[in-house]
Order: sequence, then C-alpha cells, then structure tokens
Amino acid sequence: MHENSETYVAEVHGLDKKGSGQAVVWRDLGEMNPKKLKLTIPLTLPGEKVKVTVEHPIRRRKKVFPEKIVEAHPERVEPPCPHFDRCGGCVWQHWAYEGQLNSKTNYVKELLEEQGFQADLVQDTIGMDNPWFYRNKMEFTFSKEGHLGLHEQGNFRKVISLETCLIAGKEMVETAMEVADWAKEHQLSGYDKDKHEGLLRHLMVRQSFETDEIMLGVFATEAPTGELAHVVENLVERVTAKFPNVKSLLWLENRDWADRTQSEKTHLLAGRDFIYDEMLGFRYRLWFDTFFQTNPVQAKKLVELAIEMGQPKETEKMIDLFCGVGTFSLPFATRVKELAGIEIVETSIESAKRNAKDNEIYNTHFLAKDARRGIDQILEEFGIPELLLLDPPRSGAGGKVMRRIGRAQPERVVYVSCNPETFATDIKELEPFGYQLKEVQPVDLFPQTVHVELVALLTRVEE
Ligand SMILES: C[S@@+](CC[C@H](N)C(=O)[O-])C[C@H]1O[C@@H](n2cnc3c(N)ncnc32)[C@H](O)[C@@H]1O
Repeated sequence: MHENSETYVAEVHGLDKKGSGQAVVWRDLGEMNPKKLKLTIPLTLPGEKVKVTVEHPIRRRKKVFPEKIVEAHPERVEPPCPHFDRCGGCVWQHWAYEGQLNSKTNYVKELLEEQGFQADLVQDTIGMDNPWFYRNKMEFTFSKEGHLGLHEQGNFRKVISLETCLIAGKEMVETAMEVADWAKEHQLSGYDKDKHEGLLRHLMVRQSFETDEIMLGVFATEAPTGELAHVVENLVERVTAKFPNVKSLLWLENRDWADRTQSEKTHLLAGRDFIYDEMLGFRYRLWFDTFFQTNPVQAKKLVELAIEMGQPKETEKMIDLFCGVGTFSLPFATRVKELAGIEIVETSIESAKRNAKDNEIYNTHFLAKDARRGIDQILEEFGIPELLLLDPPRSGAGGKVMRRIGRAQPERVVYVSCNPETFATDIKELEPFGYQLKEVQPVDLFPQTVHVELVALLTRVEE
C-alpha cells in the first residue's frame, strides 16, 4: 500500500441516483478504532466485490473508480463503446439490458411504495428491441484545443474526443465527425471555459428518423463573417456535398459565460432554420431550441399508451399541461371535442399552433404561460375538462398545480413523467381529492442510462 493511499476490496450494496455503486469500508487506523468510509464507485453493479485504491486526503465519502472486479454481477457484460469508462453519456453499458430494465421497474416501485402506493400497480418497464443508436438529438462539446467530443463523467471541464457514439443515430455521428475534421483542418480554437476565450463551443445535431432531415448547429463566440467567412464557406460546401439531407445548417453566436447551447444571433448558413419530423403520422417543425422527445421509437409508445390509458372521447374536453410543441396534444386533439394546452416556452407554443395548422387540426387552444399561473386561466376560460394530461419537466408539476387539478375534478388524469421521484410526490397531492392510482407503465426512453420515463392513469373515485 502506498503511503498516500489505501487499497480495499469493497462490496457494492446498492446504486445511487446517478447509477454509481455505493459501498462502505472500514479503515483500520491501528488503534482498535476502525473508521467508516463511504465510497461511490462508478461502473459497478449491486453485490459486486471490487478492488479500489483511495487516495489521501480521505473524507467521509470518496469517489473512486474500480481497479479490478473481484466478484462480478451475473448480469455484467462487456461495454461495447470504447469511450464508456470515461464518457458521461452512458453509465450502464456494463449491465445486460434485461438487468437495466428490471432495475428501472424496481426503482419506480420503491418510490411509489415510499409514498404509500401499491407497488403491484407498476408494470414491467417496456424496453427497446435495439437499445442502441436511438437518440435523435446530441450536443457535442469542443475542447479548448478544438477537438469535438463529449464531457467526461463528472467533469464538465474535460472533453473526450469523439470517435463514435453508440446511442446517437449513426448518420448524426458521421455529420458531427465531418464538422470535427473541418475544425481540425482549419486549426480552429475551442472555447476555454476558464479564460472565456476561443471560437467553437458546441455542436448540436438533430435528425428526424422519419424524414431523415438533419439539422447542424455550430455554437461559436464570433460571427461567421470577416476572416471567418471563407472558413465557414468551406464548412457549408463539404457538409452539403456529403450530406444532402442536412436541411438546416446554422451558426449560432453565443458569447454568454453560461455553458449552454443558446444563441444571441442565429445565422442561417444553408437550408431553412427548422427541420421536419413526424410522429404517428403528424408532422412537426423543429427549430434548434425546440424540445422534442429524443427517443422517437419509445416516444411513440408513450403517446400510444397515454391514449390507451386516457381513453379520449369525441364528446369530451381535454387539457394538456406542459404541452411543448404538441407531441401529445395533436394525436389527442383528433380524438376529443376540444383541447387546450399550456407551455411556458413561447416559441414552443408558436410551434404547437403551427403544427396544429400544418396537420389541419382546428380544435386546439394553446397558451404560453407558466402552468402554475396558466392553469387557473385555462380552467376559467376553457372550462373543466373530463381528461387532463400532464408531462412536466424533471422538477415535476409541484403541489400548487396538483392541488388545482384536484379541485378542478377532471374524471381522468394521465401523468407522463421523466422523473419517478417527483411523480410519486405529485400524485400523492391528488389523493385527498378522491383520485386513485390505477396503472403505472414505465417505458425505457434512455437505454444504457439510469433515466426512466413512465405513463400513469389516475381516476376520480365516485362517492
Ligand atoms: C418533458 S417536456 C414535455 C413536452 C411535451 N409534452 C412533449 O412531449 O414534447 C416538459 C415541458 O414543460 C415545459 N415547462 C417547463 N416548466 C414549465 C412551467 N412552469 N409551466 C409550463 N411549462 C413548463 C418545458 O418547456 C417543456 O416543453
């Protein structure tokens, strides 16, 4: 053992929310006084025994990577991606897909049980036939040296150069590599987050798997003019020649210190400023900042499940809270008398309106407002719906919105969630208003990661 480090064989007793192994070891300090040391060990699985070396200084909890798997989980598999042990994109490639799915189901069950719901309402998680190459949108980062890649696990300052990505659509990675080669050939600098200097920041790639159209967005700190003009021209030439399905090529100026893919000024380099996507026969326009479900194969199942659970009827009114660009609104609108949607992002509401029109749907009303305030307005102006669907962000809908739903007394509530933890606390709020949880169906939208999505039905129990 090195003087400044200690080596242990630790047994992983469980996983944290990020999917990392948790273990406890006892430090023998030689005075009959062993000290408890909690370890977070990424890339391990429950029950595994792993060799780890802990460097000084040692605090109450330490994050260490496994040096050797001494006793492996029976479902451990060889991760296929060469970037797996460093990249922050996937954390569970070393777990057989069945194991990932069971773990997600059990996680949802545990959270519901904690809130006093019956765990057997939770169905087995619906997985993918092919849990790879499923993402239709990726955001890659340029390192300060100008290499394009993905963030290292737990370290947003380090970027791993991109060779492949097994969860993104294959053509998306090819187009990203073309941009990476272009940056390298022209020796363009990447953005240095500490010094706030350098040109290239991020590359966003999104592709519709239905229409095949691709959007590429280069986020940079300067305008594509002056000395940069001929360099950018070369980007346009090579991308459009090699990938004719790139229907939108954008240059997005972003000088903000915040490390986000936002634009102060958008320059259209080629094509249009949006691409077309389709889901369940409905057509959507997607701009660079439009939220759209990132796993279209599974998102389709989510919408179908929501329809199956919600049982929309031609005679009924419906509200879609947190409606985005109308992914749920449009298919539901064709099945109900009238639908009202609320969403906080104005451009998404503009898009939802346009999408409704493009699809010749004329019974929708969309309101751009914070759901916490908009819900009162919509209930007053639109009336009480028989069916209410909500699909909030990870932070959940919150008590205020849930209690307002409870007081409004719609017959059926369909809750679509990307965070079972906030889902469980949100639906607890509906209980005093006479709602019963009927069914919970987890769906795996993010294979190889810890995330799980679900659709659930609650109905009002008649007294
Ligand atoms: C998980 S997405 C669902 C969007 C849509 N249902 C879909 O499937 O495309 C959550 C949406 O809630 C919106 N949102 C976030 N906070 C909100 C708030 N306080 N009020 C209304 N909408 C909000 C986001 O902009 C986002 O479009």
